[in-house]
Amino acid sequence: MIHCYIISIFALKFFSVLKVFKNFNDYSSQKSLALSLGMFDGVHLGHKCIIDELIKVGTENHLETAVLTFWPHPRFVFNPNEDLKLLNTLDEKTLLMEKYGINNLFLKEFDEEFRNLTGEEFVRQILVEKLNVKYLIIGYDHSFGKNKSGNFELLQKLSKELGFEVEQMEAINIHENNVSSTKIRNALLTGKIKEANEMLGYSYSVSGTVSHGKKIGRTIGYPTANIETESIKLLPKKGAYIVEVFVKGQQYKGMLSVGTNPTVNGDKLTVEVYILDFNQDIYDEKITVKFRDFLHEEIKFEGLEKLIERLDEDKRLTEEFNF
Ligand SMILES: Cc1cc2nc3c(=O)[nH]c(=O)nc-3n(C[C@H](O)[C@H](O)[C@H](O)COP(=O)(O)O)c2cc1C
Ligand SMILES: Nc1ncnc2c1ncn2[C@@H]1O[C@H](COP(=O)(O)OP(=O)(O)O)[C@@H](O)[C@H]1O
Repeated sequence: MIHCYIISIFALKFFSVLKVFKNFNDYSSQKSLALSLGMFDGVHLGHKCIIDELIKVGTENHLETAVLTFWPHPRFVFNPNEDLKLLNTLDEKTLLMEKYGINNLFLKEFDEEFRNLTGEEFVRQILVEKLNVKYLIIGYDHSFGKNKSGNFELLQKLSKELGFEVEQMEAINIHENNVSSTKIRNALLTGKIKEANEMLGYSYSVSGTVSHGKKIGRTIGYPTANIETESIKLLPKKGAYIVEVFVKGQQYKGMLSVGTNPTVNGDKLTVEVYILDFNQDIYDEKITVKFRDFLHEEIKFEGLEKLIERLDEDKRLTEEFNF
């Protein structure tokens, strides 16, 4: 198994142009591929190790790099009613793949025909015949194909006959814990922002357009931009957070609330950010916030005065935060 070093020389980046394919038949290239497959939700440090290894073997063997992932998430196909939330929207995942230097991204729909392929059929018909894969890298626990019939052992067996190389990556550990998308989701759902960010290798973010709220914020000296996020995007646990805010190409300090605003008897879950040292109308603008630290749980204050006192304290802590 290949060991992964968190800080790789490939982290010092060059930018490549990422090509995105929803259909394998749209892909044609003279060059063979170094490819990895999986959900890559979050594109976290474990995923990053696989990507760095792909780029390394791609460069050594004159191969283009590729990630094959599924969109929408196969769990929506198996359990249509499941309320699964993801670490990345499709845009975010695509941007991370581009930033980390992947050349080709395959976004395969998990349709009837595809999900009936056995592991072996998938390797022969898709990876080898359609995509001309010469180097395959998979994660330490990856299995694929109907009934999860494809795994590292099968790949080793087929690699000799079909003429590709295969490698398995070791799990990456932080503080003796395997990094995984599930662990990052759980860290966010319990407000452990720093832990989540450490496993991601970047600060967790949400983006969306600014919508109209109840206009209470401005009356208490804290106007808050309400962010409409994509419904599949996982939101951290209810509460207040220190964030970085990106709006109209500028960066600001911010304090953000995820919650139902119980003090003003709100019912809808909202994501709202007060931007420090800022006074502009930004309705309908696209904004991004990066979570940096947890401030406090959501509280039902006894009136607006108590809420304002707490917001003053949150502001002081945000100003003092070492961004
Ligand atoms: C950092 C931060 C923390 C907040 N914490 C709480 C809270 O714990 N409880 C609460 O009822 N409202 C809290 N709020 C305030 C509500 O979000 C407030 O009702 C809202 O800003 C009014 O927004 P509106 O103008 O969109 O109606 C917080 C706001 C911010 C910016
Ligand atoms: N410092 C600021 N932080 C956030 N929004 C601000 C700020 N200054 C002005 N705004 C504007 O004020 C709006 C929020 O005011 P608010 O009274 O909370 O109304 P709403 O309930 O519609 O969010 C934002 O959408 C933005 O256009």
